[in-house]
Amino acid sequence: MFLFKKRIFVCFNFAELRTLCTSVISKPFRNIPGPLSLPIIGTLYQYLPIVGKYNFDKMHINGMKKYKQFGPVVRERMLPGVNVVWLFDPKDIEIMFRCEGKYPNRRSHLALEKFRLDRPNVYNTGGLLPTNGEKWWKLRKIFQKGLSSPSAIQRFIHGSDEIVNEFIERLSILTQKEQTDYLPEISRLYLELMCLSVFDIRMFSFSSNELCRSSRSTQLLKAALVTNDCMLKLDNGPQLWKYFQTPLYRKMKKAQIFMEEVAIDLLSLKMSFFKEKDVGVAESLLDTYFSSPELDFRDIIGISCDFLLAGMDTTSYTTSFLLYHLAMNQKAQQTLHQESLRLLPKVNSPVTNEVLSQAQYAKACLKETHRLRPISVGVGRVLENPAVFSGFEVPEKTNVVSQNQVACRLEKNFSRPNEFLPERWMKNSNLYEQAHPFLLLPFGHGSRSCIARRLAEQNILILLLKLSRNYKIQWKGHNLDTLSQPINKPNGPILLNFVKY
Ligand code: HEM
Repeated sequence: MFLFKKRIFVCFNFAELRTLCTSVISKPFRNIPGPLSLPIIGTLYQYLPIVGKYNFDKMHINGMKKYKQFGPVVRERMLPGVNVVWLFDPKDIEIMFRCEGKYPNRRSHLALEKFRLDRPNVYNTGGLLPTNGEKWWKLRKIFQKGLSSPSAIQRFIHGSDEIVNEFIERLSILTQKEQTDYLPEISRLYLELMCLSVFDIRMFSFSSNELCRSSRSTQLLKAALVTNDCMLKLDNGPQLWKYFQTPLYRKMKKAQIFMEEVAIDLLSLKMSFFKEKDVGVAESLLDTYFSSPELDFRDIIGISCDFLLAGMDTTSYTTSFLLYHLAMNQKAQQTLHQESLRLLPKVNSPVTNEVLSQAQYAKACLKETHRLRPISVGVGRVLENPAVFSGFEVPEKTNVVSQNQVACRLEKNFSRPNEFLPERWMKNSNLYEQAHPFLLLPFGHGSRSCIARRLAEQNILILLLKLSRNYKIQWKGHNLDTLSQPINKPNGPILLNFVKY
């Protein structure tokens, strides 16, 4: 036996041996189970209304069905030549991220990329969201300056605190109404917060002029919504827009042209101030970008549109779900209220960096919201090298998508998985559980993860602390679920009631 083993080992170097072991132990790609795919239409027929088993609007439910039927690794040939591998096991999700190279590839926003590349007079590239490879890194390394370190985003706390105060003042008007859908209100708040940190400009979207339907802020919020609504179907549908402008593509294009016009207006306004200012005194992100010699004005238009597209709905949906869960869980809300009272002793105490660093329960509430209602079902990567997931070989260039939202709802990964229990993230609680580090990844992972994670979390926490300090939050609607469009949005209005303490 020993001699036999020895003979095999001496024949191969380490790389050959690894290949040999992999091919002996692992099963081939074609054996990965998954939904039946037909010639020409792939699995698209399974997503048809009424007859189809799946629904493009319910990716988390599709995911759970696929996991239950096929297991932790599922292969789906959505269209001829477009294979997607869905991963449900955190160990596999870890492998996916650990084997990504210097320039992690993601297949997303394909139609948006075409729109931008067709307009070289406005955009230099497809932008940060869809671009891959070295071109992506060239943009990313400059754009993340001023966003990635904790100290860089602390400079926005004071301004954000003041805008949140304005929002809270507006609550006194809103709470007098019989019923208010708070989602559009929360979206306006995040539009303001984002414009302040990115452009250093106020949109005054709570002013009476801006609250009307035809105003710039209303139209801008609509443009982001329309683009996000169109994106999943454009990317995962039959992609006829590559050859001619389909009605859905034209809808997305119209929304993007509006967004682009607003971005150019804001940039031009900012440019005129920038010229007069001392170079080197960077205040907003744009100041940093304008002073970067590697960037062209068209690159800055691209990132401004990326921020306008990725920055508002993500934070407002997360906040809506967070308030919904707190309203439905009075015990958690009480614990949060006690923490906010301790950290903000007066009604109008400002949120500071010191306050944020101590807001442990608020952070646990946010984490728990990300676990139950992440902004995306999972994160996708195009494999740079072949990999083995749960014993199945997957070749390079395959589009692999993690299914964290589904994995986070499995009993084997979390106890009482469908309950909102912030204590599970608190080390001093007896409900604390040590989760696999690749289960909860609401912002993705690694160098391609969300560029604005810290800013987004900071803004949400400022709002959360101020609201829970001063108001009891009640829910007046029906039970909420997520709709994938392609980011997860609430499937109904955000019908809250705020009662002053
Ligand atoms: C709760 C809020 C948010 C969540 C949960 C979220 C989540 C994500 C996720 C999952 C990704 C993909 C990461 C990956 O592929 O590994 C991403 C990318 C991105 N996010 Fe966010 N995001 C949020 C807020 C924001 C905000 C406020 C902005 C802008 C101001 C923003 C801008 C971007 C951009 C530009 C990318 C693309 C990064 C790249 O490809 O290099 N996000 N975000």
